[in-house]
Amino acid sequence: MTGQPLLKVEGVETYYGNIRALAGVNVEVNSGEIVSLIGANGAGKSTLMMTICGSPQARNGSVTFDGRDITHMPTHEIARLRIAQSPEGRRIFPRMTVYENLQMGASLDKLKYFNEDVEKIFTLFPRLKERQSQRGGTLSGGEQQMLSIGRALMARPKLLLLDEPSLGLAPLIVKGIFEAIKVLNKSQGLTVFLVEQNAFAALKLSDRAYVMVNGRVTMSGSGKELLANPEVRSAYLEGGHH
Ligand SMILES: Nc1ncnc2c1ncn2[C@@H]1O[C@H](COP(=O)(O)OP(=O)(O)OP(=O)(O)O)[C@@H](O)[C@H]1O
Repeated sequence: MTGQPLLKVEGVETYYGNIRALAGVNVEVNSGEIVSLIGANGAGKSTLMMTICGSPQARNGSVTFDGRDITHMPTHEIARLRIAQSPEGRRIFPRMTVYENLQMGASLDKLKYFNEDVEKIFTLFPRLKERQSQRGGTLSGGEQQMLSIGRALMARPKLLLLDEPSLGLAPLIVKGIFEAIKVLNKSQGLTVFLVEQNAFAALKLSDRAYVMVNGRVTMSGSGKELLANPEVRSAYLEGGHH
């Protein structure tokens, strides 16, 4: 598969009933990259992430992962290809402990790596180790985000999808989480596709990025290029917290 992107989204249109949320989206993520998708509220970012995971499915266009057409594959089969997601709102299990939440993320065929993988996550996020017996619902927002990412990592993903990891978190916490993502990418070569409203943090972290407006990609470039782009600056960066 050399030369092929790990993830290729081509001409994707996704509908909610009669409402077209994605109007022909093209996005590529190469192996080893951190790529982000930025855009305002309601632009369609979460819909793209969910379409990649197979629910809702694209009505037109295609999604290819690792050379396979996954456009019409059921969600559990897509997950088995090792696409893992930390969804919007984190969706941890609030009544389960941190440790149990991590157990839920481990896929059955990876159980022999369980202890090793949990230790890696505890090294990445020491706060989770300290709180491993605490219920998920009692964690702070930042810790819940760490847990959501940790749970996704338990599946040993080839592609990690992150939907708004910075949502509602203080800048310092966001910085810590984004640094952890960078460490994963650098040390393990983990490929990351990130959806963010916090354009500044996302662009700084990313190798490449796409800008989405009303269900379409309107701009793309390296993180650096987009950070310097006047249109991006006035629409997404000015008045932001940086
Ligand atoms: N379940 C749904 N039913 C109907 N319309 C929906 C549904 N989910 C999203 N939409 C609509 O699809 C469009 C794209 O929404 P989406 O959540 O993908 O945007 P977003 O860029 O992720 O925004 P946000 O950052 O607010 O989550 C919006 O117009 C939204 O109202």
